[in-house]
Amino acid sequence: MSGAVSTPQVVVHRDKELMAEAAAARLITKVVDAQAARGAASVVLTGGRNGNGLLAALAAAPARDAVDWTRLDLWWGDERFLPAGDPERNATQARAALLDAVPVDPARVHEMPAAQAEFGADADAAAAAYARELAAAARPEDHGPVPAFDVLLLGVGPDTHVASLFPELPGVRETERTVVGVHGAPKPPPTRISLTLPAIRAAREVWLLAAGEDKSRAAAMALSGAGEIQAPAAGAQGRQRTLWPLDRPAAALLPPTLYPPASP
Ligand SMILES: O=C(O)[C@H](O)[C@@H](O)[C@H](O)[C@H](O)COP(=O)(O)O
Repeated sequence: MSGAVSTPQVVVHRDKELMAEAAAARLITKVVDAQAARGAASVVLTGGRNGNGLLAALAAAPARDAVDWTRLDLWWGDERFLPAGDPERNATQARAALLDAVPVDPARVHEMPAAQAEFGADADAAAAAYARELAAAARPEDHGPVPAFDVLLLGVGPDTHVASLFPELPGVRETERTVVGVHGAPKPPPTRISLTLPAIRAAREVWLLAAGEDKSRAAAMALSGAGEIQAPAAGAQGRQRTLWPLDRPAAALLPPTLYPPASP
């Protein structure tokens, strides 16, 4: 898969709470507009503190129910390959942060397969099954093996990883498959399932959430032209928009003239 990608846009917020609230409000608007235009919307969720922070802010947002939750397809960008219901699974945390509080259609909540279930301990087989599920959901107008996600959310690791694509490891080098099993991940747990960069780049919009001083080097590296193998976040770009909602500490190493703070 290939296609146009968009130049990253950075928005700097005073702190991580305001970043999460602003990103949640932005997501509500994006989903409402997509549902008005196309009758449905699709969003890819991510794990981690910033991803779950956005979901929690969304759950508390006054305009939350402007979204028609019954017409929203939810996918995951990655998952820790653990048994269903494990508290460390991204899906478990997303349900606790938001999904249990809104009337989503269970048939439209597409969790990545769990370990010790249909695929046993075989993360590669589980990844291939998720790729098939994505392909089955892709429509002709999506022109590819995954749906044209409206918004694909990502957290950013201090090492610039996104989803479960880590610098120099095989997953970030994948150019054909849309979903891969990940083994020996530096961030525990070691076995994961992840969308690949080609699948991420099929999204209309990719939002990379990063808050905290420990993300400042990763943001500066990814936004200053580093290669995607060394800095996977640099390869996470949307077809129409690539957005980096940051808080001030995470933006500390970016040239202030290019990225003035959005909020005082
Ligand atoms: O499974 C995971 O751990 C996430 O999908 C991972 O990609 C996360 O988004 C980043 O590691 C950032 O995590 P924080 O937001 O907690 O720093």
